[in-house]
Amino acid sequence: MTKLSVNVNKIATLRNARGGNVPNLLKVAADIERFGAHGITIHPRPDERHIRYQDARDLKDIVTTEFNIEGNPNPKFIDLVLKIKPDQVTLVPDAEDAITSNAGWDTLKHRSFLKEVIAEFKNAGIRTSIFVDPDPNLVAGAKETGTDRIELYTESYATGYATDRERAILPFVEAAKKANELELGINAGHDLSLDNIQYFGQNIPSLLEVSIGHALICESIYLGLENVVNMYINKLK
Ligand SMILES: CC(=O)[C@@H](O)[C@H](O)COP(=O)(O)O
Ligand SMILES: NCC(=O)COP(=O)(O)O
Repeated sequence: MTKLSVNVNKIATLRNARGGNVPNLLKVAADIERFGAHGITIHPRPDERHIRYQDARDLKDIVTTEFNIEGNPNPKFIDLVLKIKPDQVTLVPDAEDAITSNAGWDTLKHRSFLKEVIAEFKNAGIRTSIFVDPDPNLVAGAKETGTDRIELYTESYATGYATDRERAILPFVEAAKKANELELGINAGHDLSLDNIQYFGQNIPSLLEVSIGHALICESIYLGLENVVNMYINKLK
């Protein structure tokens, strides 16, 4: 079975909007685990616009399932991850000013850098994953870095799903084939949702884990909205 790791960045976004501690990120993460998720993912960004570095440290004591920290391995991020020692670190080449992650690694161009960083994390006993576009050459490049897994960047699949899902999945099937051949574990994430997740899983049977945040939190708001509106109306009777 594919594991579901819930990305809680959006909970931190909501909390930070008011400057207080509502919603309580640590409680939400613990509840998500209690509801059955197999892991918690965070992606602390350098400007700490959602997850703060302190959140990452605090979550280490709360998360009892799999803790996955994503980010661009700059010195501050490497230091944080080595101190926390999560179960998994996912390396993402995101620019500081990017609204969200928008590309995978060029694993050929950055091979020696990635090799060095991967070795550092693996020596510390942390499983590693590299965020890549669904391209067999880049998957082969990832293998050369010594990483345990890749995370397939699924934005193009999510976008293409609505118009032509057979076409949208094709590069992912090819990339997964290459990863299987090379005995690289496969994770996936970005813009996966209740609409598109099942078809993805059916076509990538060796998928070990998905990390989902944005859609899952939006869907939770929608699916809870009717209930909460009625709870307020009842309180006002
Ligand atoms: C690595 C990745 O795919 C991202 O989806 C990410 O973790 C989400 O980051 P934001 O919540 O900052 O958009
Ligand atoms: N690695 C992807 C992730 O953690 C969540 O991405 P998204 O569901 O917020 O797009």
